[in-house]
This record gives sequence, C-alpha cells and structure tokens, in this order.
Amino acid sequence: MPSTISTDLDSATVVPPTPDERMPMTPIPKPTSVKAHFNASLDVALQLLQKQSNQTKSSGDDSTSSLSWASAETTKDLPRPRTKNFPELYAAMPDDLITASAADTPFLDTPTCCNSRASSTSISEQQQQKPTDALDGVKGQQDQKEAADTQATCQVRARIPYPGGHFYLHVYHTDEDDKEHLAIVFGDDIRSATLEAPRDGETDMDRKIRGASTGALQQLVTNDIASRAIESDNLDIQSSLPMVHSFEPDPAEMFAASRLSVVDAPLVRIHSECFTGETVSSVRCDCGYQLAEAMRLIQQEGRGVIVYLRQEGRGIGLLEKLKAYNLQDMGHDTVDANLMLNHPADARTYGAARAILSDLGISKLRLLTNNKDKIAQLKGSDVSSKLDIVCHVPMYPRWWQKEGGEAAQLSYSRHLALKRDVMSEADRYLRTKAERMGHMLSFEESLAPSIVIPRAPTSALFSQKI
Ligand SMILES: Nc1nc2c(ncn2[C@@H]2O[C@H](COP(=O)(O)OP(=O)(O)OP(=O)(O)O)[C@@H](O)[C@H]2O)c(=O)[nH]1
Repeated sequence: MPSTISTDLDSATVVPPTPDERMPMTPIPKPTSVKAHFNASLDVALQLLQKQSNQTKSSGDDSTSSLSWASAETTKDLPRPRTKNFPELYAAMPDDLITASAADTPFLDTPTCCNSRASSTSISEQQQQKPTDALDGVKGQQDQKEAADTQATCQVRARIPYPGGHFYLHVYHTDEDDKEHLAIVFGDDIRSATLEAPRDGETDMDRKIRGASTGALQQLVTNDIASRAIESDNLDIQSSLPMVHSFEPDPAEMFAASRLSVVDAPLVRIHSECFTGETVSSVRCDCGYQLAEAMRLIQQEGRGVIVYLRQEGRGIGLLEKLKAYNLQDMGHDTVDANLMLNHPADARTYGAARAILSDLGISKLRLLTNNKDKIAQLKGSDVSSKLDIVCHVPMYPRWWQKEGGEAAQLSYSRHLALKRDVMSEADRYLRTKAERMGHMLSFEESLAPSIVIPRAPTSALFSQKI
C-alpha cells in the first residue's frame, strides 16, 4: 500500500506506548539561534520518529517506517514551478513597493512596504524631529543587550477557529517576568521548538494536551532539511530532499518551496496589550484597530505571527495608564502624563518578542508597525540572534486612508461615525505618537498611503490550488 502525505501534524493516530515500550528521550537543549532551532527540531523529530517507528514495529504497521511522504498519486495534477530552484518564488520585492531606502532614513534602515511616495516623504520629515529623551538610542541599545539573553518557552498551543480558518494560540513563559505572553500563529507549518521538545516522563497524551505533535513527523524533518539548505546558502533543495527526481509536477518540490517560507519573510506584528482599546473598544487609542487589522492582513496571506506582549500601557500597567488618562483629560498628552507619573514615555523592551520569534523559527520578517524604536530594538545588535526585518508595513488608521482605499470598505455612515468619534480622541493620541515619539505617521489625510501589502515571496505557492 503506498504511503500518503499527511498534512496535519496532529492527525496521525498513535497508540500510546506502554511504560515499557517508551523510549528514553535525551533532553534537547534550549535553542539559542535559528540554526539551533532547526537543529533542535530535527533532533526532536528524529527522536520522536524513532519512537513512533518502534511503536509501529511493535504493532505490526509499517506505514510510517520511511520518510517517503510523496506518493505517485499525489504528484500528477500539480502545477510545476518553472525552474529547478523556483527563482520566481524568491524574486525580489518589486521596487515600487519599497519607498524608503536606507539612504533616505538615517535612523532607520528598514524600507516601508507600501507604494506611496507620500509615505517616504513623511518618514523623512518625521526623522528630522527629535524624539524625546525617554526614547533616545541609548535606551534602545541597552535593551538590545538584555533582549539577546531572554529565553522563552512555549507552554501550550491550541487551535482557535477564526472566521475563514483557524490560528494557533501559543502561551509563553519567559525568564524576564511572570506574565503569559502570547503568540497568535497563522499557518500550520510555523512550529515552536520548545513546545515540540520532549519532556521527561511525558506520555503521548501529555504531549497532545499541551499541543505538541505526536505523529506524522515527516513534515518536521523535511522542514528542517529545507531550512538547513537555505541556511548554508545551498539553494539546491532537490539534492537535500529524499524524493525529488523528475521534472513532472511534484508535490515534494512544492512542499520544499513552502518550507522555505519559514525562513522567508512572513508578516509579523509585535502588539502590546491594551485592555481599553481591545476589550472595551476605547477610541482614545488605535490599539483595537491595529490588532484587528493585523489579524486581517495576516489571515489574508495565510501565514504570519502576532506576538501579543503583556505590556499594558506601554509597560506601566492598567492602573497607571488610567491615572495617565486622567492627566490627559486635564490637558496633558500621553508622553507628559507618563513622565508626570515618574514613568518613562515608553517602558517596553522587546527581548521576549525576539525570543518568541526565534522559538517559532522566524528570523526574517515584514513588520507591521509605525514605531521606529520597536524596529530598532527588535533588530538587535547581536549577530547570532539578529532579526532580519526586510521592511515595515505601516499601520495607518483606516479613517486616515484615502477615500476609495480601505476606508471605502466601511459603510458611509459608519465611516462618518468613526471619524467623528476618533478625530478628537485618537487623533490627539496619534499626533503625540508622531510628534513626540517619532512614529512614522503623517496627519495629512492626503498624504496617507494607500497601503499595498507585498506578497510573501512564496505566497504564489499558497494561492495555487493544490
Ligand atoms: N501609558 C500609556 N499607554 C497607552 C496609552 N494609550 C495606549 N497605551 C498603550 O500603548 C500600547 C500600544 O503602543 P502604541 O504606542 O500605541 O503603539 P506601538 O505598539 O508602540 O506602535 P505600533 O507598532 O506602530 O502600533 C498599548 O500597551 C496600550 O495599552 C496612554 O495614553 N498612555
């Protein structure tokens, strides 16, 4: 009987071994870099595969005894990538999608992923404004040092149904604080190394309960092979994969290419908790909009991550944020209100976010943000854990976008109501972010870019019907 591809890592039924059958697992050291992440994944996969193979041997089933995950039947109807190494899938992003070059942006060498000239103008203008002392580069550099050392461990992963699909919610603990930071992951192939790592004495049921995989591990292995090929600059994936020989449409090639997108550049949002904006729909800030918009954009692409950090009130907590709100109602802006309460304008660091992305195997990304400080901190200076932010995607409030753009999707009356509600409150907030915190926002409605989200290099693959 030919073996078939299982695309659901958790769908394979594995009979839990009796205690005697259980193979002792060597603990996998916590990965410290992307390379280590994949090495750890492979080690985990091989150990579990070995374990699974022992189990199936003992149960007389040989269907999982090889890595032959591509069957003849599954190959015949698939479109074939044009060349051996699929260069069209890795084609550089079109020039018109990148408006701000490193040369244009002295404080920021991350281009903007949008097609508007206005955007690069506004960025240059913003960069001439001096950020507040609380946000200057010294703080960023100190934070980067700390960030490189942060360890994040995924405790559990669960599937959450979402309109039009599902995502996986991951709960993380870090050694920085005792909060439950989250990763909202779209895409079945983005996996946590620390979640998958075997834990002493656990059964398959234990693994299932915490959301780690127990079967069908071929994908993890293949994923790792493809990733290693990329890491060593060897794009000849075909020589690294077990079953790619013909020039006929081949799911193995398609699959290998899709694996590469793990180290390509998915959309990522690093989002800070905001109870008021997200849960009770406050329009004092744009946080609720930004979270919803990030989810919409990432779901549209089919894969990507929102790292949801428990940094309420830019790190000062809800209690202090509400005091700051009262000061704002007395006429102070968000920066001054924080300073009057003896807090920095922004108390956040991004070590946890970097550690979580590393754990998820993401080293290259497109970042949804307007915040230069966030980009600088995330990038980091430590070469071994450097994040490659290929561009940033502006998070422009919908009500600032040109008529006929995204705003046109709202009904006219809703649009007017939104405008009326937010103009006085949220616009004041956004204006302060731009003027005093160096956020890359332009107030002129006519300058707001109509945002074009560049497709991930491999997204063509996902849009093909397989
Ligand atoms: N201290 C304080 N925090 C606020 C206020 N309004 C919103 N926040 C918090 O600010 C955080 C969001 O940060 P923002 O500065 O809006 O945006 P950002 O994440 O830095 O930048 P983007 O990536 O462009 O969204 C959330 O944790 C909110 O709870 C406020 O008036 N005072």
